[in-house]
Amino acid sequence: MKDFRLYAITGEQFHPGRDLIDVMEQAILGGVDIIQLRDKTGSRDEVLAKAQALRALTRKHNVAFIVNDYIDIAMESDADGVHLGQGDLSLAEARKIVGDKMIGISTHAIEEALLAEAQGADYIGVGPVFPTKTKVDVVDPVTVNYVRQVSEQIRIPFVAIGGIKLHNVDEVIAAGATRICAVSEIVGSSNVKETCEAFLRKLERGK
Ligand SMILES: Cc1ncc(COP(=O)(O)OP(=O)(O)O)c(N)n1
Ligand SMILES: Cc1nc(C(=O)O)sc1CCOP(=O)(O)O
Ligand SMILES: [Mg+2]
Repeated sequence: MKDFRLYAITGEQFHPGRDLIDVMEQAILGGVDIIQLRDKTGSRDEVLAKAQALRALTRKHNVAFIVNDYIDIAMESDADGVHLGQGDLSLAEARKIVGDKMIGISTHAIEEALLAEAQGADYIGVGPVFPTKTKVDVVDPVTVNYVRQVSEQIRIPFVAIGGIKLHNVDEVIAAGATRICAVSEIVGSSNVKETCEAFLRKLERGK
């Protein structure tokens, strides 16, 4: 698996009037090295069409591409992997379908993180670190304490997510995160490329 530092997830509600592919290309030009398609409202055909367009974009720029929720669309679009939540298909079942493609698992407590690692997840999501309105069915914030716990106990790559903004990312990095994921702060920015560059400068400084 190619490593990553800055992970952007789509969120079209945050950029009305701006094209999905243009926004995500700005993120890539700003240094994002992994993109996830997260579409909770479109029909399957609509999500597939977006996945195919994002696959073409990410391939052009040699950036990893992940599909949230839809393992079948991840396969059909030849994504690099799928991201699954705690209530989704089990890791063992998912592995049978995706083979050596990446599987990312959301975790909200150290027991979930240890289990995902033991079951062969390629990376885990660690969140929500801060309150977020982007995810409707979100659990209470896990705080930077959970980020610290994961950084001390987990060996596979982990990415911090949830309410992460330029103004609070330093706290997340100080707790041990070396990979950051954001939706609204990146795709809702009036200058997506500059916002990504600013995140990366902070990640560099935190090394
Ligand atoms: C990188 C990353 N981490 C966590 C999530 C959340 O996934 P999930 O728990 O399946 O919730 P939804 O995104 O489907 O609402 C994620 N998508 N990406
Ligand atoms: C999609 C998602 N998953 C989370 C988790 O904790 O698993 S938090 C989240 C939303 C992140 O959006 P924003 O950067 O706009 O807060
Ligand atoms: Mg999901």
